[in-house]
Amino acid sequence: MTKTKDAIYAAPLQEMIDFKFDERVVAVFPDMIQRSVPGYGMIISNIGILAGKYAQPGSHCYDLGCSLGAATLAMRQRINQPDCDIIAVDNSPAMIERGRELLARDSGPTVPVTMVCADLQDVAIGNASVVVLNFTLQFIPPAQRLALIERIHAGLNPGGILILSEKIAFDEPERQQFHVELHHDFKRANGYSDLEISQKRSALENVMIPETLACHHERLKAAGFSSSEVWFQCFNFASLVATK
Ligand SMILES: C[S@@+](CC[C@H](N)C(=O)[O-])C[C@H]1O[C@@H](n2cnc3c(N)ncnc32)[C@H](O)[C@@H]1O
Ligand SMILES: O=C(O)C(=O)C[C@]1(C(=O)O)C=C[C@@H](O)C=C1
Repeated sequence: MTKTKDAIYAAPLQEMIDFKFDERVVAVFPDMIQRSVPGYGMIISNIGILAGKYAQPGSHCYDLGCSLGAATLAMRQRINQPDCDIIAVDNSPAMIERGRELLARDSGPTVPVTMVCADLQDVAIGNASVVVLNFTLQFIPPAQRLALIERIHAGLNPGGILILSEKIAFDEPERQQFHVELHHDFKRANGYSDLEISQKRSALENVMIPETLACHHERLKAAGFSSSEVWFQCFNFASLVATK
């Protein structure tokens, strides 16, 4: 698939509008996320590996905030337990429309996938073995995060896992600066200009709220998870696996 290049923040904007997963973003999303999130491709393929290991026969796997379904397609390649299905949820109609087209083109594996356009807060979670929040929790208002993680924990079967990937923050200003500067260098190395980096940063400011790793570990524990482990980190992007 040829990727359309993300130039959404390339020209100076008169007025800064909050970042939205609308048609413009959908059109460039594979390029945007790959050039913005260090290790994105590796995270996606390893979500497949984790799902292959932890999917239980006759259970549901959930991809919450699935965008175009990259994690769903990776899980679909790797799950080889009988009677599993994947429920992929996103509240952006444009994402789901394009995601369904990409899913229809995916040949080979037969794990059934249902792509649902809904707020993930309204989706029941039950008989789950693998739940994925791949860069989604950061867009949920912080006050609602514990209740969501508790609901995911309640919907998981014993031995089930939550894979949680997030942009992270650091309490110590020097560490915060170190990681942010390296992330911006990563974006520059991938062709983004200083203007693009700063305009996107402003657009995300009110809608994407990163937290510290300590905060994620504490919340997972408070929600009842027996363990949480960072399995990936590059600069200020990390992925955890929490086990019920
Ligand atoms: C950074 S993207 C996720 C990337 C995707 N998981 C992947 O691996 O390619 C965040 C996604 O979460 C979705 N989202 C944000 N809040 C949501 C909510 N309350 N319910 C459902 N989807 C939501 C957005 O529409 C967007 O597609
Ligand atoms: O922090 C940034 O600069 C980002 O671009 C991050 C991020 C994310 O983590 O979801 C934000 C929005 C886009 O979906 C792609 C990447």
